Amino acid sequence: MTLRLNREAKEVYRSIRGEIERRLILPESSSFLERFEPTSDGKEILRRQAYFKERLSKIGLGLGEWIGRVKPIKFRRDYLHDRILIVDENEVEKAQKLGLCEVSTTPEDAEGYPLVLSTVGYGLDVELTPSQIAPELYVMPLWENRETLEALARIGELTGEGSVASEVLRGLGELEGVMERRRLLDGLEELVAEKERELNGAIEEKLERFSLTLSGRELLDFLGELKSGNYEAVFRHFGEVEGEILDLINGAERELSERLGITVELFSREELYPVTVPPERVELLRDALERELRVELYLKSREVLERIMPLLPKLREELNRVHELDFLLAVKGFTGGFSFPDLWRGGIAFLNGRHLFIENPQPVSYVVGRRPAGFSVEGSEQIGGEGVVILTGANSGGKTSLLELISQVTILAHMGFPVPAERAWVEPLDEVFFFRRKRSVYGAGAFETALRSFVRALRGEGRKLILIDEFEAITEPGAAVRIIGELLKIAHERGFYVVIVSHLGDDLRKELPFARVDGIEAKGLDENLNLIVDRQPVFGRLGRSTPELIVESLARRKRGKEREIFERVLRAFRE
Ligand SMILES: Nc1ncnc2c1ncn2[C@@H]1O[C@H](COP(=O)(O)OP(=O)(O)OP(=O)(O)O)[C@@H](O)[C@H]1O
Repeated sequence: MTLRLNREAKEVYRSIRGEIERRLILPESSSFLERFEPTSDGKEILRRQAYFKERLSKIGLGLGEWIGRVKPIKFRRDYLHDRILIVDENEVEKAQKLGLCEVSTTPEDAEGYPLVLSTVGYGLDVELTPSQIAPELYVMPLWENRETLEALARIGELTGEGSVASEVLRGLGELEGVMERRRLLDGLEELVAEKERELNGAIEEKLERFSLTLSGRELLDFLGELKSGNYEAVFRHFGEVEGEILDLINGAERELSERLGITVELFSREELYPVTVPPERVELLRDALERELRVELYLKSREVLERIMPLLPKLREELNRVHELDFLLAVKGFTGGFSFPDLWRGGIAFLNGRHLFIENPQPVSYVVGRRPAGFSVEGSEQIGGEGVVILTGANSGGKTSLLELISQVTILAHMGFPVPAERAWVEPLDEVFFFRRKRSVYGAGAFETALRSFVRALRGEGRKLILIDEFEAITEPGAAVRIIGELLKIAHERGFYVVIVSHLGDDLRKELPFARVDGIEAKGLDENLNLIVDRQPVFGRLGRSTPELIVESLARRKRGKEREIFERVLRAFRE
């Protein structure tokens, strides 16, 4: 049972949704709003209120920081070209249906694949499940979203609801080693070039020191050895240096081997200085390493997945719940200072309501229908339970804004949300109509359209709230009184709630003894010659229009000839 809204009431609903959507950190969370469409089912409204009361109290504002770090984790089915699956004839169809990699029954086809998986003993043993054939498809998205998992873990702590994310993270820790080696593989060229530079530096230093030692006593010894034809000693000396350089090269390769986890032979021994690395050796190393890492990543992923697979449904649930938390956080931010309305039968009433879209609004209290027991403000004894109210008063006094406020309170209440008022009483309705004043359309066409929608609102049964902004603006005042008067009688007979803004309050009052006439009044001009308006309507009293004040304001603001004219008009008021 959704609450029916006409076009302009729907507009109000949309702007409310917009306010909440604007506060969402994750755009996907907006799907939660769908669950809070205005409903005319009182029980459902109370259920939603109970939900918000329970959940909003637990939402700490510190959650936002962590919610913002949660990214959706997308597990994608992919076709992996690095592996082949060797199966038995009767499994081919099932294996192919998985669509994860090449499938064959002949082991010879495995030639060239880094990864050979098999159900019949030709490679790494697997069962025909995605988690065994392509565990990386599960594990890699998790690995890449570790930040999300960390955020989930924090959110679990903050809400006291716990999280499986920390356990998933611990499982993923097993991948650390192979992932580090993959990073090295990505920067292999630079890594090798750097080693090469380092090595040449060390060799250079050694050669320098060698030439220095030669310049001393040894040089004389050397010459002596040469003179006596003892060449062996000379070569031994040089050989020593060569040996030391080879040690350096071996050392460098050993270190690389350790870091990469694969035996590395890169540097040529033919020319010892400067040492160089033939590019084809880097390529060979890259290929070998790549193949090895594929296998290792596969095996590790499988092992990790075995451990964390049972946690994934819960993780998914938590990810969804983050959207709920995001939604609740947005609602909490939006509804700070609001209160949950009481549901009752008697109309719409609120104390100190604050317009959602006016900055720093003057709070306004209002009643359409019966006055609830808890509703007591100055002059509220004038309220006699009228379902039809005519709102009159000063130009720019806030009449349209009050209609908007009534619609905001009513729609929020039907969404099950708290409303922007100190207290509120709302009767669950079937339909809300809002007819805004049409400023730009004139003539018979506009009048006909307006009349038709007004009549449509009156047609049919149900509990209705009808808000109308200045219907008479599009017809002649005399005709308007007759038309509006008759239509409001119908509304009254059917028990609809109506607030209608009109400048014809005096005439309508005579026509409609059952209706209340309220007035918003200006109190004067401030020092900047702006109208001072009390936005709070006076109950049961016609609000005087304030053209006189407008004229005075203009007379004081203008200069010269214009001023003279305004002053003359002003005098006419006073005579
Ligand atoms: N409760 C309020 N607190 C502060 N400002 C308000 C309040 N209500 C209305 N206003 C401001 O007063 C101005 C006029 O409001 P609004 O258009 O509702 O008046 P109106 O009586 O419908 O005017 P009109 O006579 O043109 O139909 C707007 O700028 C609005 O923001």
